[in-house]
Amino acid sequence: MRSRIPVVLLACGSFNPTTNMHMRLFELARDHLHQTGRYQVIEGIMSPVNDKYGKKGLVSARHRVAMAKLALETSDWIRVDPWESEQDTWTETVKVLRHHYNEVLRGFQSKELVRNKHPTESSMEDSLSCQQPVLPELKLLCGADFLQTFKTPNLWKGEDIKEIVEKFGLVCISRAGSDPSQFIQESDILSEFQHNIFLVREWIQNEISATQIRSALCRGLSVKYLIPDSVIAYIAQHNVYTAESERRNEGHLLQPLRLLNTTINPLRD
Ligand SMILES: Nc1ncnc2c1ncn2[C@@H]1O[C@H](COP(=O)(O)OP(=O)(O)OP(=O)(O)O)[C@@H](O)[C@H]1O
Ligand SMILES: NC(=O)c1ccc[n+]([C@@H]2O[C@H](COP(=O)(O)O)[C@@H](O)[C@H]2O)c1
Ligand SMILES: [Zn+2]
Repeated sequence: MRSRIPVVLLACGSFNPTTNMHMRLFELARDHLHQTGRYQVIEGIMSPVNDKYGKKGLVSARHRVAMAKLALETSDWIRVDPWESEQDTWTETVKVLRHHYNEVLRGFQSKELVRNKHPTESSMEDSLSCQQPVLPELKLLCGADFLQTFKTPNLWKGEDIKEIVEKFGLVCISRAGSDPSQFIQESDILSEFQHNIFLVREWIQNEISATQIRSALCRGLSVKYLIPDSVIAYIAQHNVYTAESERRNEGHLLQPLRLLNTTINPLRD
């Protein structure tokens, strides 16, 4: 019997704040990959974007990481990783993937070292049957609206999209209003690597959006059962979302758009 490929799922986004749907993304993706019979999901990582991303209403990463930690307290396989948010600048998603893949490989190699030094019964069985340990993979997890942003002019570099789908792979969860399969067919790069793109249909529609959560909070409406109680308590205690926080970065260009604009025309901005 062939061993399953260990997979780590990485979701990049604002997580402003973490919603129940963000956590559902991971559960849906894991079920889907397990149902293929080829993969074993070993970990999920949520990576809140750097403050310098420049998105309207983006509150400090200190709060976003703290809220994600609280939200994920009930998960035994998903964790938040602050690396991306702790960098001095905004980091392209492909570089975040590279960083985490190096970490995954490091963990794998040190486990192999221990296995070779202290062989267990099962590792000896593996070597007798000539089964090589299977190298883990890292896949980018996103919603269909994230995938659609690939076609926004100047937002993504073609070479980054290619590396994401060629080297890593993508797990994309359906979202009302987006048709990811048609979108993939319309793109040369995405259709070339569609064997590495897993489309997951959510079996119960759940249209929670962080933007709507923030605007409900600002209007004093209840968001209970849409985001975890621990996150609601944190938001109240630190007064995270206010009319003022919603105006943050208003009228700013997203950092990826600024970077590409300067590459194209260094005299602009
Ligand atoms: N309801 C949903 N269905 C499918 N994917 C979702 C859903 N909500 C969020 N996602 C995905 O979660 C990831 C993180 O998204 P993000 O932080 O932008 O949250 P959001 O709820 O979309 O927030 P906002 O409303 O501010 O854009 C993205 O890949 C996004 O596509
Ligand atoms: N060129 C790029 O690598 C690129 C461009 C736009 C967004 N992104 C990422 O996609 C995510 C988008 O998050 P939001 O959906 O919250 O805007 C962020 O993690 C951001 O860093 C990456
Ligand atoms: Zn979004």
